[in-house]
Amino acid sequence: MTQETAARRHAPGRGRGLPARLLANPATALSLAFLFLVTLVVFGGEPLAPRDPNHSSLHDILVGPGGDYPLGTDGAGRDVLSRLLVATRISVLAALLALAVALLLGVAGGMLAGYYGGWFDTVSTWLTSLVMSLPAIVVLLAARAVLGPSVWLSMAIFGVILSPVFFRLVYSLVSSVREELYVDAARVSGLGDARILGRHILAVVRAPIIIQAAIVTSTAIAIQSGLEFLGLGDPSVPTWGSMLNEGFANIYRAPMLLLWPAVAIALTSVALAVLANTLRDELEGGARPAGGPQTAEDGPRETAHAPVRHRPEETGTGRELLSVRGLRVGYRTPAGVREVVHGIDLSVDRGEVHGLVGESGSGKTQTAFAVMGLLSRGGRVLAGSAVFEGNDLLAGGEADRARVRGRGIGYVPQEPMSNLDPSFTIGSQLVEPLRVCLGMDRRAARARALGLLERVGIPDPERTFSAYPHQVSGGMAQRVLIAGAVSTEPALLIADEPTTALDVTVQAEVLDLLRDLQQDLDMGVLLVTHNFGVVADLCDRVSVMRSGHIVESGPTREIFRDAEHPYTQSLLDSILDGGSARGPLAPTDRKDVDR
Ligand SMILES: Nc1ncnc2c1ncn2[C@@H]1O[C@H](COP(=O)(O)OP(=O)(O)OP(=O)(O)O)[C@@H](O)[C@H]1O
Repeated sequence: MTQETAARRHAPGRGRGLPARLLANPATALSLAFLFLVTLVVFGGEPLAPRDPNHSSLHDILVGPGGDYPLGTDGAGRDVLSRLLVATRISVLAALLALAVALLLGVAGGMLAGYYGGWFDTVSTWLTSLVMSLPAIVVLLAARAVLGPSVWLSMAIFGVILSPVFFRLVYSLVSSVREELYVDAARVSGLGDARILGRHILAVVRAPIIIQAAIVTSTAIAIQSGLEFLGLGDPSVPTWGSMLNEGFANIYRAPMLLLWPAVAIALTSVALAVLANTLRDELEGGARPAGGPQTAEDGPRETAHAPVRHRPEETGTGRELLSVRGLRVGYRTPAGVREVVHGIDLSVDRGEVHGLVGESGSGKTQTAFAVMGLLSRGGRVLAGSAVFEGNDLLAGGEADRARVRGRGIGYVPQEPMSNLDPSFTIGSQLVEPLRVCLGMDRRAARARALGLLERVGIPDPERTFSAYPHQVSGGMAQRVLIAGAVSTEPALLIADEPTTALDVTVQAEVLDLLRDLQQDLDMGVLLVTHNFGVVADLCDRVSVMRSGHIVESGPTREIFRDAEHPYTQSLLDSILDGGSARGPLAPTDRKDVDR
């Protein structure tokens, strides 16, 4: 079975609504059917009870199932079926009461504290910590001693004890969403807080709340049954727990008494757990926005036509360094494997800059990460090879790739600031790889790091060496990362949008630096970018990527002169329409730029 077939098989119900997708899973369908039955009993079961659940008949004590009593009678001569029907109603409604209290306090508190912050945040976080520090069982026992054995009261109190579960969940989600630009945009557009909370924020927290609700309900059922089983409930109110208690008292004489409530509790808890699990997969992992990236089973959106190749016989400088063939990358999702790179070919030669250009989401970064063995969790190479200096990096193990990273292949990331550890000085972050990769002693590594800082145009290398990342500008941080990437003189440098996070003047400086270093060290460079202007500035060859495919590749000049694929033409049009290209750079004082 091919991986794609496997992906299809594991993708039931793709493209259908949530209810259809839930029903497509047999375990979830069974759970839903059982919960539906429980709901029917909760809301319509009591009138069906053949007798009064509390009516005792001294003549019919511990009668076995059958005849007048389909499920038999208990030790007090009460009809077990009638008690089970009423107990189902009471146990489930009491658990739902706990859920309602927990939701009300937790969700409302979490939303308000997360959204408004300030004193509300301080007070509610303090209260939540207080409630969490209380041992639930001790509180419930104390409440029973003071307030009496009411299942409703104990479940309402248990709801308060459970509310921090929702509070923490909602609080952390809302705190992270509050700063999002679209929330600011909603504020700016004049929407009131209530509307923003209801429309933008609730939408984010809805799915986790639904999932948590199923888990909390089953916890409430378990705790309530435990308390009643211990005889702490009201003996006049039939519940699953009190029936368990009764069954346990007669376990040798009528073992079936224990079976009915035990089955009811177990099946309801399992059904809720299965439902929560599937809901989590569907709501948190499986949702795919319309027009979002395709999945393996969707088939490539960009038709699998052979890419337009300009002068395929010409291989850059003729000294092939990296050769990627048929690379396919996919991410595991609950709905199957989602393929994001669909079998691409690419090569980089020693001494050339090869641009990998395309719009956001086209698969450029995943291609680069796959070569370096840095795919995120859930991502894997589905097929293909990446031969670097004669070794297939994808065929070898992680240890082989780790050996090549840093030594044979250097990497310059997109976000300079987030790629430097704020806890260490820049110097120590440069020295460490030199000592580990090249086995240098501390003095030699320090001297080399200082030399590299000077080489990449840092005005005061000593000062920058002892500075922490937050003490330098974005442009300087990127120079530092470039210095680190070339410090081991790698044969191949992979630069992923190295100038995106920088302002325009610094961008030009960094690109010039990359070109200089590439020529000095005779490196091959794979430059990932969405900007054809950068390609024009720097690249010898270019591959144009769209929706996980390479649609056109060839020497940069040729592509600029004679692009054939409509997508390449549209990318070119977008830069050529934008105005004239910049003139040659005037020699600038780098100190001014970076300061
Ligand atoms: N961790 C992940 N899990 C699932 N899908 C992912 C993950 N990371 C990336 N993808 C998907 O892979 C596809 C290609 O992403 P990639 O990062 O390679 O795009 P890109 O061309 O580099 O664009 P950008 O410049 O915006 O990063 C996207 O559709 C993205 O949603």
